[in-house]
Parts: sequence; C-alpha cells; structure tokens
Amino acid sequence: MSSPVTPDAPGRAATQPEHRPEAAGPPGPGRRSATVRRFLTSPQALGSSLVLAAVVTLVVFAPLFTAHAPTTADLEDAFGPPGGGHLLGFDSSGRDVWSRLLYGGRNTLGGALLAVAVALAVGVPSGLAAGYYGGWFDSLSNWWVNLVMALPAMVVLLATRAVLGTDVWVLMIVLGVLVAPAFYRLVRGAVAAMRGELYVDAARVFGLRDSRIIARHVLVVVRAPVIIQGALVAGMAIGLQAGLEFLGIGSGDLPTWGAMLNEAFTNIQRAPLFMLWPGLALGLTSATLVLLAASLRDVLEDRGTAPATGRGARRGGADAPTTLDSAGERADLLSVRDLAVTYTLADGSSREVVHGVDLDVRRGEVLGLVGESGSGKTQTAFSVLGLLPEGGRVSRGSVLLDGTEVVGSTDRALRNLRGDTVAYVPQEPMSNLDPAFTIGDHLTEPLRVKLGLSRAQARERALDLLRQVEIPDPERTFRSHPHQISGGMAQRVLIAGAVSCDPDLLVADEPTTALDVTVQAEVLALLRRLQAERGMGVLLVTHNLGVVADLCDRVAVMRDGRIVETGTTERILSDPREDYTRGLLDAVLDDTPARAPWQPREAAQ
Ligand SMILES: Nc1ncnc2c1ncn2[C@@H]1O[C@H](COP(=O)(O)OP(=O)(O)OP(=O)(O)O)[C@@H](O)[C@H]1O
Repeated sequence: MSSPVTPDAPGRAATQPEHRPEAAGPPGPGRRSATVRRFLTSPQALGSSLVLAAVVTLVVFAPLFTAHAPTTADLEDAFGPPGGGHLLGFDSSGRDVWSRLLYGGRNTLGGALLAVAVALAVGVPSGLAAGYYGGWFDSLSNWWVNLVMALPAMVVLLATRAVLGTDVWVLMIVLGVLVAPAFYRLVRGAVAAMRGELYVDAARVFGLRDSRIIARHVLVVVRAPVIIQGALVAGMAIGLQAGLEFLGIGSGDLPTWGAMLNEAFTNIQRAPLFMLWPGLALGLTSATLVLLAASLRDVLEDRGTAPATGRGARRGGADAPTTLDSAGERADLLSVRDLAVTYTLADGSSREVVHGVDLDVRRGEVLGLVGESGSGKTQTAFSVLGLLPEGGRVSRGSVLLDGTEVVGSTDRALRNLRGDTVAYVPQEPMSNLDPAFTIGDHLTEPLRVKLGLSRAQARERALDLLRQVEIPDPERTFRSHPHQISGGMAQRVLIAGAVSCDPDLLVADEPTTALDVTVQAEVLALLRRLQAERGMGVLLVTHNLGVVADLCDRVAVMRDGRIVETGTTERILSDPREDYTRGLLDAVLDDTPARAPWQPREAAQ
C-alpha cells in the first residue's frame, strides 16, 4: 500500500500546476499542421508525391496529352519512328506508343487502385471488428486469413483467369481479396493493443457508441499504418498485374503497361527501345510508391504515442472466502445487492473475485469504498459502470442505478446511463486521454453527442468547465494535447469531463493516487467543492483513509471481495468493529509520520 496522504489544506484549490514545456512534443499550432510541415519539409515525401501526381495527371487526363487513340492501328506505320505528332513512334501493329502509354497507365493504375480498394474494404473493417470485439469473429477471421495467406497468389490468379476469363478488373478484385490479410493483420494488431487503453474505457463511460469510439479513437491509431500499407500494396499490385500481362495472362486487347511489355518483348530483337517506355513507367511508378510509403511512415508515425498503461498493468492476484454486511432498504441513487464478479481465466476455469457485495449511495452522499490492494474495489466500481474488463462478468446480483438495472442491460441502455446518470473519474489521468486529440476535443465530444450541443456551444461549455475546475488558462489548455499539460491538470480535465453532463453519481477510482502530494490535496478539494455545489452522489474508491476522513459521509470496508464493515465515517474511524478495519487504521498511523497541526504553507516555511 502506498503511504496515505491526508490533504493539508481543505477547501483550497490552488492554480499552481502550469503547462509543460512545449519541448515535450510538437509545438503550438497542433499536430495536424506539424504533420503537414514535416511532409512539406521532407524532400523524399515531396519529391515522390510530385512525381506520382505528375504520372496520375498524365494518365487521368490522357486525352489532353495525346490526340491519338491507343487502339488505332495502321500496319503501314509499324515500327515507325517518332515524328508527326507521334512522340514515341509506333509499335509493331502501327499504334501510337505515347497514347498507349497514357491510356495503358489508366488501366494499370486503375487496376492497382481497385485491388487496394478491395483489400481495404475487406481487410480494415474485419480487422477493426476482430481487434475491437475479439471473440468468435476474431477466431473465425484469423482462420480465414491464415487460409488465404497460405494460398500462392499467382496460382490463384491463374486459376481465376481460367475460370473467370481474362478481364483485368476481375483479376484485380481477386488480387485485392488476396492481399486483404495484410490490412487485416495490421489493423487487428493495432486495435487489439489499444482496446485495453483506459481512454477507450473513458470514452465508453462518456456514453459514446462503439462505432463512434472506433471512428474517433481506434481509426486514428491505424490510419497512418494503413496509408503506408496502402501505398506499398498499390506498388505490389502494379507489379503483379504487369507480371500477369507480361506473361500474356491478362486481357491482351486492353492497353496496359504489362501488355506493352509483353508486346515489346516479342519484338526485342528488332526494336529494343519498346521495352524502355513501359518499363520506365512501371519502374518509376512502383519506386515512387515505395518511396512515398517510406516517407509517409516517417512523417505520420513521428507522433506522440499513447502511454502504454493498459488496464491489465495494475492488477494483482489473489482469491478468498466469505462474509457480508449491510442490506435493508435500497438507496435511490445506487443500490448494489449480492454482487458477484467472476473472471474466466486463460485455462478456461472461472474465478470469483467479488463475492456478494451490498452497497448503497444516496443522492448527494459520498460513500468511500476502502480496502487494501486487490480487495475488489475496482471490480465493484466497474460493475456499477457496466464496464468490467474482458473476461470479467457480473455472475450474480443486482446493480440499480437511478432505478435502472445495470446487470444484464443492453449496450444502448448502458450508454444512456453513462455521462448524465453516472460518470467516472479514473486513477491514471494521462492514460485516459487520447494523445491524438486536444483537451478541447475530449471535452466537446460528449457534450455534442450526449447533450446535442453545437460545436460553438460545446466549446463555450467546455471552456466554462475548465474555468470551474480552476484551470489557469482555459483557452490554452483547450487547444493543448495531453502531453502538454501536467498530471494534475489532466485530472482536472477529466473531472471537468465527468461532470460535464451533470451526472447524479460520480464514480471516482483512486482519483489522486497517480498525482504528487501537493496536487492530490488540490484535486480532492476540487472534488469536494464540485460535489457540494452539484449535490452529486459519489462512490469514491480509495485505499487511503485520510482521503475518506476528508471527503466521505459513509464508508464501506472491503476485504477479499467482500464488504466487511459499513458505517458513517465518524463511527468507522473512531470505533471500528472489525479487526481488518482496525488494521487499516493502524496502517495509516504507522505509515504516516507524526505531523504538526496544519498551518498555511508560507507560515510553515
Ligand atoms: N482481468 C482479471 N482477471 C482475473 N482476475 C482479476 C482481473 N482483474 C482483477 N482481478 C482480480 O480481482 C481482484 C480484485 O481486483 P481489484 O482491481 O478490484 O482490486 P482493488 O481493490 O481495486 O485493488 P487496487 O487498488 O490495487 O486496484 C484481485 O484479486 C485481482 O487479482
């Protein structure tokens, strides 16, 4: 147990925490403009995108750059040299090479684009769903992906040609399906890694839908790697398609760079230069795509990354026996009865970690849930929020929140409760803020979604909330990213977010544990003031009896997954009936150095 801290100066919430130096991350104008700036100052990124843009322009606007049709043949012109408006001369059938190069590029690039689009359409949504939801869909899609990856692409394409014909577009669709696993694996891995991040939970607690969380928090994470992979796959598709055409497997009558190569190869003795133009076009485009992918990786991935503090990181392990306290009439705001939480472990066995908990929080009341680490406080709190970690479930009991049963509720019903009936203040403020978004984004999103405010109204309200939580420079903080503010400020921001939709109940899980001692006192004072002003009920999870003494009306003491004693704070602190509670109190006295009576800081120095 970390050493308990009793707030020194109740009621005084100073404004001391300041912005962190800009050196901690990209400065001022925000990450988007920093990314653009990085892109524009990278010669490789700029050069490759300019070359690609030139190729695409030539190909897309082919009629503007050539007056000749790519299929008009005149055998009299066969192998004719450049001249008379024919920039690169004639091929073996007397067709204009320049025009075939431009129109052929349309089919080659269009085919590659189709393959990438199919791969994205198949790979990204399935990767998102498998990574985010896991479960049977994940198992099934992994099996399918392994199967597809085991198939040799060229053989499948040859078989497709035999069955479905020589249409190059059909071949590209099949190629798209074959390369979709590259996107699937990339996205699934990234999403599964961030699924446990606390800011994803925080977004859920704000009552946001899964689709919105995925669009807002998850897609942002995979956006950069998907773009990079897209450029690489496009280069690969161009190469594969040209290879097929070169082997004479594609549709011979459609001009493509691969078909031009094939035709040039058959005449290599007579006109070796024929190989040059399609080879150059293919080489230049593929090399440009690879260079562009590499520079996009440097530009896009040079961003702040989420602090890797998944929720699993702070869990311990223990199991144990039984006893129960409290019951009687159920409170109007939160009433928990006989709550049990069970985890399914990796070996398939089950483990009950909360064993029949009863709890009540009345409107405007602050209940402290105390107990040593691993006693089940957080599991109880997560059950109230309907937000148990993966593998955990409420295996028994009832959680009535403002008259609505949380246990067994649909996602929709839970979303309706979160934000305006119940809100959450977490233990680790930084992990609960998505590093890709500004503080303003974090605060305005729930206001717009839950309260239906316009962008301008949400901004005003968010700034007002920042003022209420005593952030010194609200405008600046609004524009800042999480890494630009201190932990204390981040916790104030999360408290502002939690009270933004006027919840009836605030669940605060060790809200000051991750903060340093001086900031702890300020954040507690802030919570006390907001609770009093708004008349909120609070379920305060803590192991710190000092915090309990300062904030709580009543206390429930938890041990090994059970409530062992409940009572008013005064009674529990002055006359504990259980040895365990007495032990907790003794630990506070043992751990805390003897202190002189409180006096103002200046006087104490
Ligand atoms: N994902 C999990 N799988 C299995 N058991 C878990 C999991 N998460 C928590 N537990 C177990 O549940 C019990 C209660 O954990 P809980 O996090 O509620 O404790 P706590 O009192 O909040 O402690 P702390 O203050 O350290 O967070 C512990 O024995 C823990 O090992």
